[in-house]
Amino acid sequence: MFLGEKWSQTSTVITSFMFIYTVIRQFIPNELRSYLSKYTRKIFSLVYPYIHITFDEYSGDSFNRSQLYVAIETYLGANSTTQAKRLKAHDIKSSKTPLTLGLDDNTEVTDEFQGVKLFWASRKLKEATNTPGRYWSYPNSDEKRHYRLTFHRRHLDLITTSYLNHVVEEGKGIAVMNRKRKLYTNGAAERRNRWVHIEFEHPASFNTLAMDPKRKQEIIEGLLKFKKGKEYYAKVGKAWKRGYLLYGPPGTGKSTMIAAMANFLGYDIYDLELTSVTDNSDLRKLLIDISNKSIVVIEDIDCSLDLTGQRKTSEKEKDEDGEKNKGGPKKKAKEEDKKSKVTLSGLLNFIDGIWSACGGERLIVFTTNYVDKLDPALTRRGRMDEHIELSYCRFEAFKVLAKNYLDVESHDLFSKIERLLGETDMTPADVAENLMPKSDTEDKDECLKSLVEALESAKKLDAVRKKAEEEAKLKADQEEEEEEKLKNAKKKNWRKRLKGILLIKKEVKSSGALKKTLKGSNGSVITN
Ligand SMILES: Nc1ncnc2c1ncn2[C@@H]1O[C@H](COP(=O)(O)OP(=O)(O)OP(=O)(O)O)[C@@H](O)[C@H]1O
Ligand SMILES: [Mg+2]
Repeated sequence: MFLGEKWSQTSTVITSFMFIYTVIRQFIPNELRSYLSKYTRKIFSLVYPYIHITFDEYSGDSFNRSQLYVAIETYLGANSTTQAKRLKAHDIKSSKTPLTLGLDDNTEVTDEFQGVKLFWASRKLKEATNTPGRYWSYPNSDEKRHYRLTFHRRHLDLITTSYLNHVVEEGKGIAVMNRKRKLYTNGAAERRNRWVHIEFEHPASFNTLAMDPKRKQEIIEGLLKFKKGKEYYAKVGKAWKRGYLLYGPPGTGKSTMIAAMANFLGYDIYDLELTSVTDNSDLRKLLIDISNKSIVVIEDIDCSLDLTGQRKTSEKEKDEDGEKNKGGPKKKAKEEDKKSKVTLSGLLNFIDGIWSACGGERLIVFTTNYVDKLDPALTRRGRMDEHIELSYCRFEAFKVLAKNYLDVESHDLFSKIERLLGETDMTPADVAENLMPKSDTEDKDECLKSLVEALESAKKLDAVRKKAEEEAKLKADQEEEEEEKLKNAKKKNWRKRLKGILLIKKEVKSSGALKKTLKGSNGSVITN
């Protein structure tokens, strides 16, 4: 017999008892009444040692469903659907799955927490009439729903301090994982809604990410630890956030990894375009509007700031400016004004200033192709806690791609591919492109063969490039040597000529002296 039925029998007995007690109470003298009520309560708690807690769908006059109720609904929907006899399907707009299952009305399920058994019941009550004069009403306001939790009174402390917390946290966590995630980007500074968003639907996951499996596992474990680290961060007195620096050549999977992180953690992505941020204060305002459980991304950070903290102007921008500034000095000043004035210190404050601690559970990810160009202040631990290098495709990463793209785990060509991948640098993006069948008729063998061909031609190209580089270097060395020789020869020549001039000078001098001596010999002898 289910607990609900047992209770209904027990409550019938108790109700009868209470009725009889109310009737005979009138004939009992006042002095005896207090004793009697004390013992009645004791007897009642012995017969019925359970406590109920009720959680209403709408509390007070609020139009919104109670967050507590929604969290319980999600928790029970995820944990009890196997034991419930009646379920209800919801079409939740913000959920990424087309339908979500939950308990149907007037259904009972059990749960267990730290060895304690608990009883949940979903109840729907019909109200007789709507409140007269009310021109508004809740959706289906004649129906009131609530969840009722029943447990033994000796577990009251455990339930109120730990279990309900556990239910709410888990319910919220499940809702976050199930919701449709958003990809935000910052619009023009003058707009009221600084962040504009679309639905984030990237299929990347850590399973499909091609990289060294050991490193991948470390990253996954780090993310899990971060996600569960609320208490830990509070204990050590650090804001609950973590910085990641992803670096490597183009096409090695930096953006793909960000998408995989977001999917793994169930976070939203805020793609911060620094060139649209006017100044440091604008940057701070954007920061305040970022929600928790999110990844803030700044791609190609080396192209956004230079080492002195001033905005960097790319050659292209310079050219464009050249064109624009033809309009005269006024226009030039206007263009200057429009430029972002975010400084390096503004960005550092964005990452770990006081304001950055508002909110929690946030990752900040920078990507760059040139890690050496970055200011060490930006990349030091504490700001960028983890540095992840994404590099050219090696055999371990190739195996992941082969499994994803062709569903192949071993093949005769694998050993050849392993050797070739060790001899030439090819990005995972290029390997993936070669592995992808180009038509319905192209099979796995052909795709692998086309990869081998691509690797071989890349290897040849590498050899040609290497040879050309060596030749260019040799030529440069030779030219340098020639130049040195020429310089030395010129020096020698100059020295020779100088010597000649000095000799001539000397001779001229001595011939002048002789002339004077000869002149003097005609009359008196004159010596210099
Ligand atoms: N490590 C990888 N694992 C799986 N796929 C990858 C990987 N690297 C690249 N790819 C594939 O190549 C494409 C380009 O990769 P991605 O955009 O992540 O490169 P990136 O490192 O961000 O390049 P850039 O520096 O130019 O921004 C992706 O769409 C993905 O399909
Ligand atoms: Mg990228």
